[in-house]
Amino acid sequence: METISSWTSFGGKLSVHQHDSELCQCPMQFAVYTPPQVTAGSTEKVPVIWYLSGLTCNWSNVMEKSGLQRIAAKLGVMIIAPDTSPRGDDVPNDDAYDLGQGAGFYLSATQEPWSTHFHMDRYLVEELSALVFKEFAGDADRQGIMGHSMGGHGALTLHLKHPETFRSVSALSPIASPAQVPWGEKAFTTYLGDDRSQWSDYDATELVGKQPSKAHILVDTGDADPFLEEQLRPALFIDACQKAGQSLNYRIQPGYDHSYWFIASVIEDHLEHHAAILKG
Ligand SMILES: N[C@@H](CCC(=O)N[C@@H](CS)C(=O)NCC(=O)O)C(=O)O
Repeated sequence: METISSWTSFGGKLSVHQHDSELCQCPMQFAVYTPPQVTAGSTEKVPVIWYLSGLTCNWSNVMEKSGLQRIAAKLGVMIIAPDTSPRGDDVPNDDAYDLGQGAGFYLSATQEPWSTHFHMDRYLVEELSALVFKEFAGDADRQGIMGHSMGGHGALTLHLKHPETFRSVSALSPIASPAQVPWGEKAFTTYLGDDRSQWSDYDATELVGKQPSKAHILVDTGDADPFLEEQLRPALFIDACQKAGQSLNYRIQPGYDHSYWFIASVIEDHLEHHAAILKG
């Protein structure tokens, strides 16, 4: 692992790293915010919150625009911000912003040419986790996961599939059911193929119906989000949670859109939601 940048922030450290990923078959970058509670020589480990970003993003969006360092420092939690896909000249791409690089959808592609590199779910859970817990003072027994839009959906699915690993979960403006909206239908057809039976393992609304978790899920979405009706469709997830008995607090926030101005406005509630569970 190579450290590309490191800055002191709110008494802690924001650092950016690169490593060669076996699963994604390319160099991958990620950022870590280490809170000030981790001091040199200390053996104390802190809870970890994974933040999965949305379409077109990399580690930088949340670290530069959400203001989460101040809150993570106050709560004493570590934040890991991975990239949203494999990247590089050797990695397949598409001219559209919602496919290819920057649009990995936190799944393992089965279709050529994507299947060589696009394994973001396994990359996070197997490869990046192992690296992060070897190199940083995060506590592997106290992990939460959250994200925005495509990443909010990714957080929901990874929590539902690994509830013992990601004990707390929340989402900002998540896609509720990719299998039923244009962003997801395009990505799933491309990465997983035409057979829709192969999609259900990657759809949060279908997953929660089959395997609800014991966690309390927090979700915030703005009612002025331009993607609300066509791409996010909160009601699909809310209904599925109700039917499955999944504990959920889904807040529709008046006046907010899909941007980081919204995320910055509610992220404190989200980090506090995770910290209360992970530090409880
Ligand atoms: N308007 C964007 C759509 C993509 C988008 O809104 N991306 C969201 C995540 S789904 C985002 O966070 N963008 C980066 C940012 O606002 O910093 C485009 O056409 O490129």
